[in-house]
Amino acid sequence: MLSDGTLFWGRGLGAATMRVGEVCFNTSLTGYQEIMTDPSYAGQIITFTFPHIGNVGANSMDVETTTPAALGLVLRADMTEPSNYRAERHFDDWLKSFDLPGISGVDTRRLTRRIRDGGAPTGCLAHVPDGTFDLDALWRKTQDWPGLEGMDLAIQVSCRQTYSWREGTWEFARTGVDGEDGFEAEPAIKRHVVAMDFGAKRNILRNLASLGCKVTVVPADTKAADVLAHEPDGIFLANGPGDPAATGEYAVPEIKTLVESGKPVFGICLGHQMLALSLGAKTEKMHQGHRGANHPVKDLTTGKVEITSQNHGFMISEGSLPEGVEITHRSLFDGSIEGIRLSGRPVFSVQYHPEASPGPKDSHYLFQRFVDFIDDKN
Ligand SMILES: NC(=O)CC[C@H](N)C(=O)O
Repeated sequence: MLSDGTLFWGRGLGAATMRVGEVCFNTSLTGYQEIMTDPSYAGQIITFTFPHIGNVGANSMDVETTTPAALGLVLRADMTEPSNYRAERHFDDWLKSFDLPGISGVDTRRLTRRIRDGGAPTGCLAHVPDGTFDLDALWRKTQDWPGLEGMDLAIQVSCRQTYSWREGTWEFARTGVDGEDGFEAEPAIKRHVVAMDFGAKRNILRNLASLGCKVTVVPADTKAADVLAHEPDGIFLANGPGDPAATGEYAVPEIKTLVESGKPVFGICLGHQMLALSLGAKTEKMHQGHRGANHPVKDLTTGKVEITSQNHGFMISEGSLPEGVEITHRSLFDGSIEGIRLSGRPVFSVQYHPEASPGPKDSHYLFQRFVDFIDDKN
């Protein structure tokens, strides 16, 4: 049930429960498990435009966090039995184990067009096995949900305690060797990065680790002084859910101090938006957002186009960046700002996801750029 009263009937799957949140769509063809476990989806029900979801089952490796923050999912086709050598369980069981409801048999093209034309609506996803729906009650729930604007969700998905991350990236060639799972176990340490966890995807931490960084992950509300007390060589600002302006209230002043410390700073997605806020820019809610694994972005500094993985519903407002901040990347879909850099300083960020998971690896060079900034410095 959408907030305007539109109903989409289908067959319930996953947990028999109900969730209210923003209904968005993701156009990725692969990687549904990584998408469902990306903490940036807190508060959202995900419509998959790709019709066959669940067909490769679920495993214990393709997860971006331990407990998914997404609210549920909307699918076109009914789930089939898993068919993949890496499948450890049925995706439906996996959804049930996290109390996540879903619906299949939905005309996802119609729903996607509705989101594209009208913006991402509030929706209520109800899986009621005996089919007795109180439609008025569902509709009222959509009216009572306040919307993502002004919502700070990062604090809910952030780690509660500081921890150290050492696992590197996954490679097929490493699987099955002496029972190995394919992850680079403990890459050599050459640098120390402190990552502010607003809802970090694990593959970001893995990419940093594989480039020789010991990563100390700290909670979202960590003070700048406490970040600096770890004596980092570089500071990373993670992705995360919710409205950057709301999250920024406590984190932005700290990020400002971190930028002033002169250390290299790299931000991804929510981290990018909050870096911009700390530099004096503004952010705003997008009409439908960018979610998928085929978004073309132009690197304005090289002229190169990269195909990127994206998941965001807010963006930096055009014209709000102060003097001294360069726009380095733009979306070739809508021209929106996709990357910034503080002129002449090792401080930069991107709106998209260079760690992919899922998606193309065109943008992995950004992790190398961060490490190069760190090495020049030291
Ligand atoms: N992936 C992210 O970090 C998302 C950032 C922010 N929550 C947005 O929707 O724009």
